[in-house]
Amino acid sequence: MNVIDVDDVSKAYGDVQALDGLSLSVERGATLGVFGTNGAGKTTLFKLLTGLNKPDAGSVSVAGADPTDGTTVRERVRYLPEHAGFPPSLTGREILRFHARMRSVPREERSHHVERILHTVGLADAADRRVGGYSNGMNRRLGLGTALVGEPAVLILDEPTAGLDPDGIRAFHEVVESLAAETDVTIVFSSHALGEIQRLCSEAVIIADGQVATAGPVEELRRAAADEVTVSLSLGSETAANDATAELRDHEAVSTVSRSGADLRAQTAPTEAYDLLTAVGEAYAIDRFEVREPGLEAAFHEAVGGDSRDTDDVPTPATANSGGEPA
Ligand SMILES: Nc1ncnc2c1ncn2[C@@H]1O[C@H](COP(=O)(O)OP(=O)(O)OP(=O)(O)O)[C@@H](O)[C@H]1O
Repeated sequence: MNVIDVDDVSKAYGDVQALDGLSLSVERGATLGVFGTNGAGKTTLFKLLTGLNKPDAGSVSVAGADPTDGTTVRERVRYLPEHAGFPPSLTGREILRFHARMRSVPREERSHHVERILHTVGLADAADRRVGGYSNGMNRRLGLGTALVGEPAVLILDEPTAGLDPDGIRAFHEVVESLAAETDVTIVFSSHALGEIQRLCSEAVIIADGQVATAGPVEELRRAAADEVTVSLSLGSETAANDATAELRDHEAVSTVSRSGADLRAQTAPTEAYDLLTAVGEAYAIDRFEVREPGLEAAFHEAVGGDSRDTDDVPTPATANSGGEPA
């Protein structure tokens, strides 16, 4: 059953067409990753899903109704904006209790409800500390905790890990993973990190220019783009890398190649990767190499027509299936 249906939605701000005929549906319990370049329209989409804005055209249905229709739907849909602030002198528990009261959680259930959320977001040990002393990551998890009060049907998280350090990101990921595994809440999660979407999400949508460039189960998107692997090589010098790049550009098994200093990357069929390494190794000294499976990065380039042949600015995929020093 779909919990979110967005049908041919458009939204403009003056001359800027932020969304341009975007359609999307999300099944109940899914974790949807929303990826897009800056200005692609993600926040605009989130505002429509949470009823903060109305589309100029098209329709939006969340949890069975138009999100701008009254508070009942909005109660079931929670939005965690990129920055949420809390009064620094209150404790995490006090803030969650306040939200539980505002959300009409029955008095006799409040303590238990708050306790459960504190555990879910990993703040049980810090529950009675003032939030003024919380780290950035703890604050973000408290924000997620407030969004969980009253057991919403849909959670909308706008770049929830932006600006967090690696420990903060890991702790946040663990919370999202446990929510996805243990509850039937539907999570919509935007991120600029494809690796993060790949790790956490069952579904992904790539938005470009206010439209869906591609969408589907993460595994399917990966498989669809999986006809190639990326061979990364570090050669002894920039000159060697330059020469090798020129040769690889003419190699019929290589579809794209890019270079940055003494490092180069080539895209090729999985069956060709090691022959290619051998060929380069016969002509040049290889310091390091790695063969990476395609991730969402490949799906992204395919969807938005990115060509990495002449650029050095390619995001790094999350998975690597082999690598090391050549023998
Ligand atoms: N209130 C506004 N007034 C005018 N233009 C706006 C407004 N809000 C967004 N836009 C424009 O609409 C387009 C889509 O913006 P939106 O914030 O939805 O993108 P985004 O994908 O969330 O971007 P980012 O990743 O940078 O946050 C952009 O061109 C943006 O400049």
